[in-house]
Amino acid sequence: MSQPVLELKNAAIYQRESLILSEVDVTVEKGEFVYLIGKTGTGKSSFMKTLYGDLPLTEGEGQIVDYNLRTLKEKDIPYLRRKLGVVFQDFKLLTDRNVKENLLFVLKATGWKDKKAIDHKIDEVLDKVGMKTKGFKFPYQLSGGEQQRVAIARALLNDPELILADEPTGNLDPQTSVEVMEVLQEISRNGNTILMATHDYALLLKYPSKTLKCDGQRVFEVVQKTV
Ligand SMILES: Nc1ncnc2c1ncn2[C@@H]1O[C@H](COP(=O)(O)OP(=O)(O)OP(=O)(O)O)[C@@H](O)[C@H]1O
Repeated sequence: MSQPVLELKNAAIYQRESLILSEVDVTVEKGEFVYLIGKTGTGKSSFMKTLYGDLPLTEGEGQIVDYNLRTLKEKDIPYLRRKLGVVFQDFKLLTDRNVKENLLFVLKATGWKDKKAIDHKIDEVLDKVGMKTKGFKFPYQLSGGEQQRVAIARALLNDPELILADEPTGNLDPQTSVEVMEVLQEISRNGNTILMATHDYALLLKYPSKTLKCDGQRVFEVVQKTV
């Protein structure tokens, strides 16, 4: 039987004492591309934050890439995040260093030492997002779409078992959003598992896939119309 990379059972998502989502039952299997949609303020970001350990799971069950979210300790969080690739709306690149140095920073922080392996890995992930020739650029020299590609490359560095992308196209124009989405689709075709929060319905129509919706403090799977 396949082991899901993410499984929540009867989980509740809180922001401090405020209940945001309840009775959440969600399963993501290896290799799936899953959207998380919902109007602004319905809890998409809170849901994602719970998955990468930024908010505690205090009710229900939650299993993500071999970690139990209910028993997750502060010291486990960096290790959980190594198994996840997290991509944010605002890219979160370090502005004082170039693209390669941004990637190097993450590799060093996660224990990589071998110079040859490091160079090879950086080339590999930049190639995957079509940014191999731009390693020496600083973030401010890149367009929003290019910065997001670098952020995706960064998420790929430690071969994540699950990529969590929270509104990755939220700061991009429609054309650039499609370009970034093409990169995510390609990564998905190569076998990566991706959970992407978005409110961009145009992307959903263009790239249909399993879709979860946050609404009325619940999360449920929606069936996309085929016409
Ligand atoms: N740090 C916080 N402390 C308390 N409440 C918060 C915090 N962050 C968000 N909330 C509340 O949690 C609810 C869900 O917000 P969340 O950001 O998860 O929604 P969202 O669907 O991601 O919205 P958006 O699309 O605008 O990012 C909102 O009512 C919001 O006001």
